[in-house]
Amino acid sequence: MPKEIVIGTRDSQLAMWQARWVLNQLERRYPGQPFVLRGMKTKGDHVLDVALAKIGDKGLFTKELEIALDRGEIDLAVHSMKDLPTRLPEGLAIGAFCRREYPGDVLISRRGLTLEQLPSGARVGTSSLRRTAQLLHFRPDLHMFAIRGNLTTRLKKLEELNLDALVLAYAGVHRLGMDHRITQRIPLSTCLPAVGQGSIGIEIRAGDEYIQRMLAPLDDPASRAAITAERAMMKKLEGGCQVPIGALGRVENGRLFLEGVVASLDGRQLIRERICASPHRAEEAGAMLAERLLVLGAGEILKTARQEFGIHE
Ligand SMILES: NCc1[nH]cc(CCC(=O)O)c1CC(=O)O
Repeated sequence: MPKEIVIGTRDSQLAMWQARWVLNQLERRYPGQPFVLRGMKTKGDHVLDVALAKIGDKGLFTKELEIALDRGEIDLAVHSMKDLPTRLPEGLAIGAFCRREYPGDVLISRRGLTLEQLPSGARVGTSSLRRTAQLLHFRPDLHMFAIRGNLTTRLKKLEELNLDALVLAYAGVHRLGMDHRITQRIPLSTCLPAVGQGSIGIEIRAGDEYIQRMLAPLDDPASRAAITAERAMMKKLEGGCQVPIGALGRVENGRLFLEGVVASLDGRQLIRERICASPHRAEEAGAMLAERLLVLGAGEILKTARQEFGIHE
């Protein structure tokens, strides 16, 4: 009998759903090969009372899994692609960029109102600086509240904190079967998603050709090109989950279109640019877009944002 392959992930609701999805995809394709799931806690799961941006640690949701991967305790680590830092530890690699869901954010409002319809001064909950900055740019009157926790916790906070609305990634809400709670898909022209949002990333040991070959059918080349470009942009801007940066790549008619945004936390300054390239030049496209954003003043905006959050890298 072949050796059991161990799939590691965080033990959150969403991470377990994603890992089970990967497990099902693999079991379907490789009958006779045993797979097991292993849920693990990460630092990001322990520190629940601090805004993510303030913890300011790259790999918050990934480090424990990466150590287990490196030690051979697990054979693949299933992540939300957007939680995966742009620089991976030595010896690890992305084995598959799974086909992306709709990448954008959604509004879940208590009274069924869209972003445009929310009353002046409405209270909106999100944990992300990227969403805060872009939404304030669109609606400077909104009051943004930092909330964290899994989907169930956040939905509870919508009531408990008397908020008017929450902003969440469509992909997470959809995977957990909560589509009926969605009031509106926030237009991508208003709010660009986080780098990698909507895609499941599978991390492996670099050079583990057996696992790499096994994952090949789960890799989606269009998602890979789009997200590779987004990650290259982020890397050049030296962002993490703690900075107000958004990006979205898309492959259409054989061309890669990449958009990026950098905004100040209060939404007053916002720089948004786009670039078009060959999907085979995804990394160059990302780096080039970052250069353009920097020329337009992104460096200053990011420097200020980092200072406001007291992040020392
Ligand atoms: N920030 C945590 C996180 N990481 C990935 C998702 C959603 C799933 C995805 O983007 O693939 C979420 C929840 C959210 O931002 O609403």
